[in-house]
Amino acid sequence: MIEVKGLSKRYGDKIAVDDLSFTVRPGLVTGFLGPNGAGKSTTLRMIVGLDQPTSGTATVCGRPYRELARPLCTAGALLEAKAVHSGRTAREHLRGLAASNRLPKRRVDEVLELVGLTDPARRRVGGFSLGMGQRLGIAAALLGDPEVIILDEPVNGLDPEGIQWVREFMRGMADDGRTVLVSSHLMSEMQDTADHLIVIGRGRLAADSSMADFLARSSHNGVVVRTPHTAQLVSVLRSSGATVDALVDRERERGHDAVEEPPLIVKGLDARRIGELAGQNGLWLHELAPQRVSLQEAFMELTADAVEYRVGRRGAAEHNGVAV
Ligand SMILES: Nc1ncnc2c1ncn2[C@@H]1O[C@H](COP(=O)(O)OP(=O)(O)OP(=O)(O)O)[C@@H](O)[C@H]1O
Repeated sequence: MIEVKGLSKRYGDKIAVDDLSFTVRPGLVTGFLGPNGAGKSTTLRMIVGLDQPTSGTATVCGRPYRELARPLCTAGALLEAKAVHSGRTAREHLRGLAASNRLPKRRVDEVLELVGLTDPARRRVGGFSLGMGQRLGIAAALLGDPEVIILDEPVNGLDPEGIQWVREFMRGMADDGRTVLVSSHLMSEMQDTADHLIVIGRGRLAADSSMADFLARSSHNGVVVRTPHTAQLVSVLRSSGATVDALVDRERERGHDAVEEPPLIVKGLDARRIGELAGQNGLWLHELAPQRVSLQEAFMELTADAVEYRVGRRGAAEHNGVAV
């Protein structure tokens, strides 16, 4: 369990993290999302004691990270690609870490096997690919068999096989009852991996909810309906509280200017209720299709005003002063 309470970090005039509070629970993969410069890395660094908060607290399993008796045995973190002595082998690197944390040598071979680096363990780290380097970073995070795992952009630069491996690794750790907190820019990746989301914008909390609730709240959700009785159905749906609009763009994309049965986008009623209302009123439906919003769309909607810099109309980067 990770608990963050009223956490803030100021660099001079710049507030990187602003009164952030959230809890990361065991047994789930929690995605930590935010636009560039939102304060994700700063927050993660404060959680693992690499940065001192200006105010507020961050605890791991009930204690500040720096006060943990054996930190590596409580929380393992993969933050930015770690500086590893490139002349050392993977095994030497991990043995050094294990020795300085009073962990048994055999644990090094266990974690090398866990991350699939048993074969290249005797090769110098300097010759490792990006993916092997990430696996080595994860192996280091796992040395103390920690309850809490924190990964900052773990799939950055990985190929599809590497991404799949990290995804399965996180799922396995969460299924094992561990606490997994992972930051990522890759929305499609997060949509497939995270159970819960913490979203920040300009250092502040923008959302803390399950993935399902986060997606369900998006205004992009709706049901596409086509009927030969457009006017009657629109009237029935509107009098039941729905908002109904014509999906004109879809038809224009298909090169149709005017259509007999314009597709409608209905919001405020689910597909089941729309079908029932149509049936009760003797109206035929030729299409009834719930739209599945993507995490990318829901995220963009939530953080549209929270990006630090956006490209202005003339192409120049301009500061966006609007907070979430
Ligand atoms: N050491 C520092 N000194 C001054 N400003 C800093 C420092 N570290 C971070 N910042 C600023 O704090 C803000 C938050 O940065 P941070 O790296 O935590 O964001 P992030 O969400 O991890 O961004 P990204 O996704 O781009 O990595 C940014 O405006 C950044 O420029």
